[in-house]
Amino acid sequence: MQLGVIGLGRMGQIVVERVLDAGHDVVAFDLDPEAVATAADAGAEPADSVADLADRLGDEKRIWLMVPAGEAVDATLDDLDPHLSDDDVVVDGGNSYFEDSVRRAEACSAAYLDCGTSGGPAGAELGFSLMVGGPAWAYGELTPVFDAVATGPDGHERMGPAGSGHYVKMIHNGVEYALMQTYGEGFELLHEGRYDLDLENVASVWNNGAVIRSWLLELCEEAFREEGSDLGDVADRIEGGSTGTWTVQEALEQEVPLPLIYTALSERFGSRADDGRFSRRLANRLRYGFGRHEVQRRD
Ligand SMILES: NC(=O)C1=CN([C@@H]2O[C@H](COP(=O)(O)OP(=O)(O)OC[C@H]3O[C@@H](n4cnc5c(N)ncnc54)[C@H](O)[C@@H]3O)[C@@H](O)[C@H]2O)C=CC1
Ligand SMILES: O=C(CO)[C@H](O)[C@H](O)COP(=O)(O)O
Repeated sequence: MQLGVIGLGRMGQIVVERVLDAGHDVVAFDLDPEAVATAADAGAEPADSVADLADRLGDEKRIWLMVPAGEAVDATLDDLDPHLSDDDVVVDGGNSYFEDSVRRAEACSAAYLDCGTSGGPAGAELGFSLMVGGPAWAYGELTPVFDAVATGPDGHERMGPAGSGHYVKMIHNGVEYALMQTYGEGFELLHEGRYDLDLENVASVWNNGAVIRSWLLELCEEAFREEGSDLGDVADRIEGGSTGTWTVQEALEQEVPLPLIYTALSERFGSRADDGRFSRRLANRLRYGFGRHEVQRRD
């Protein structure tokens, strides 16, 4: 099979390499010529524009988008659409909002698959977990590519119609936020608590047979090994947040309670206050107001 890949960053290069390793051909494009050169070094045929990539693919085009969610996906689809017909298949493997994917599937001249991708850069060796939405025939057509990009045939599934792949990935990320939050809370108590603990050792022993072992916990162990038990100069600030926000918005719309995921998202927003949390500063001052407790002042 021949696959066009557009977007050759951390994730797109892995798609290129795994598809090449499985014996398929790849045509690759990115706005960044250096990224195209890297893909070409791995064995892909370089393209210098979306139109050039489409020309090089010939009939029955199979194209994987791995660009940032949002405008980059729409811009790429605008450029691609004149070159597409209904026997072509486009996969969006990024973290797109599921309602955008439903809209794009309706507008696209090709069959459109929304594919939630989990596993991060570690997927280069392990392969990814892929959650795919869209027409069954298109999923069937792309199965050799999904087999290559995923951990194997068990690493991908068709979730349902358009939007369902990105819907499942959105909620996966909400779970990811909450898991990070709960590991964070446990390790914070261990760090602040009554014993002087080596947190790498704690994470290591938990990862060996404990109920709460997981890949995220292995990444906690790695973080303590590389940064120290006090996390050294790692800042108290968490970026990202789009998929978690969408998860909470969807929960509100469906009236499903998600207190843990909401709290984790809220902690992220709270971490970004440059000048300390206003609500905490006000609580500090109010304790003086009602109880004449000493106000803690900034240095
Ligand atoms: N990094 C991660 O762990 C994961 C990322 N994702 C999703 O995969 C997608 C890609 O993520 P990364 O590879 O991490 O991002 P990245 O920032 O490493 O790479 C994005 C690439 O897209 C290129 N690009 C941007 N706009 C373009 C356009 N209009 N046409 C062609 N190329 C364009 C950039 O030059 C860059 O090379 C995002 O939607 C992200 O949310 C999904 C799962 C995990
Ligand atoms: O999808 C992912 C992992 O599963 C990406 O790493 C994503 O960027 C994580 O979300 P956020 O940036 O909001 O932390």
